[in-house]
Amino acid sequence: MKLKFGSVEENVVTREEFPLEKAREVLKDEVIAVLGYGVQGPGQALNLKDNGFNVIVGQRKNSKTWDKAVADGWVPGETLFDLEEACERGTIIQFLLSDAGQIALWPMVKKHLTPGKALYFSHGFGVTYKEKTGIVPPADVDVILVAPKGSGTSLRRMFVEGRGLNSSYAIFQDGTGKAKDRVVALGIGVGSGYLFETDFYREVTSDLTGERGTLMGAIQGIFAAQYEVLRANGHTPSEAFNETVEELTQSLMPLVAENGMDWMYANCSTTAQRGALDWWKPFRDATKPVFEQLYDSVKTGKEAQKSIDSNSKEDYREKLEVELKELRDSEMWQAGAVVRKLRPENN
Ligand SMILES: NC(=O)c1ccc[n+]([C@@H]2O[C@H](COP(=O)([O-])OP(=O)(O)OC[C@H]3O[C@@H](n4cnc5c(N)ncnc54)[C@H](O)[C@@H]3O)[C@@H](O)[C@H]2O)c1
Ligand SMILES: CC(C)(O)[C@@H](O)C(=O)O
Ligand SMILES: [Mg+2]
Ligand SMILES: [Mg+2]
Repeated sequence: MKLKFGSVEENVVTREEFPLEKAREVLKDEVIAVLGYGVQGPGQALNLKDNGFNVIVGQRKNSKTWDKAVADGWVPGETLFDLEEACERGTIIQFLLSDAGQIALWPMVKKHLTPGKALYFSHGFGVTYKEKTGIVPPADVDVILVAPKGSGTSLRRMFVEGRGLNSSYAIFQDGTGKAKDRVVALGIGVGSGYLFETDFYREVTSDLTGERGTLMGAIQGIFAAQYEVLRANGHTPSEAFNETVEELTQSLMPLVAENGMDWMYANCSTTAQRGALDWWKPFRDATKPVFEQLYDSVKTGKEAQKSIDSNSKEDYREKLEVELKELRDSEMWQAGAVVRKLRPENN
């Protein structure tokens, strides 16, 4: 259906128009092969299975994630295979290896993309940056995308709670004439609530910006800046953490999620509202040039290149872990670990 977002009309697919029964009918003869069992792999594969689809998992043997797949109930030789055998068996191949891993495995996957199959992504990355990835699918397969707008962990948790995470969807290539039905059915099958229409380029550029920006990069940056100023002015770690992070996640963000920013503001004191209304624009103006720099770095492909270069290295996991540990060991997040234990519900 068409829905207005402000004054702009967009296409959105709802579960009412495309119920699960219809999705099952569309995909009844398909074997959905989910390649990769990192973060999205488990969320999408388990939701598809619980929704009654015919799904198998492909994962490197002798890896931690192979063992995780077994622990999650996938049976070697029946529903769990090495990557190549899963590609052979699948009629829909869900390419959920890391974006860098997809480059390495592409020649093998391509070999098994026989006419009529579908190649499914959860990111516009591989196809959009084809000069860097070499991912150019054959013309007689469908090339489709369902990108859950959130972590695979949340996708699974919300599904189990009977909720749904919204996703965007796109068709890059309709090789069979069935791409639209296939992509929407898969979107419903993996547990999406609503499906927002996009294209591969817009998905990858907005997604790379969002995660580097307010969703992950900017938020940590702004937390660190405020925490450091409070500490430099003699506030204790717990006080600085509470005023920077804990109150935001526990009290105020749920109000924003429920009913918007003005609603959250309206539930704070007039003193707080006065200050927040005065200060949000200087913060916007100070950070906007950084966001412009970021978008430019996405648009020119620099961000994609950096991610390919670092995540294609043999030891990329170890290196990421070192950087995550640095965050975890910082005073702010050490204070956070203690504060989390003091949440009344954790006692
Ligand atoms: N993480 C998320 O929640 C999330 C959200 C939306 C979209 N996406 C997209 O979904 C896709 C999968 O992301 P992810 O975060 O689940 O991936 P991930 O980083 O967790 O990796 C998935 C799997 O890829 C395998 N892998 C990596 N390199 C490999 C190689 N060279 N050979 C064989 N296997 C290899 C790993 O073993 C792992 O099981 C990506 O396109 C990503 O952008 C992810
Ligand atoms: C979960 C995110 C940040 O939305 C996703 O885009 C990712 O790359 O993991
Ligand atoms: Mg992303
Ligand atoms: Mg994202």
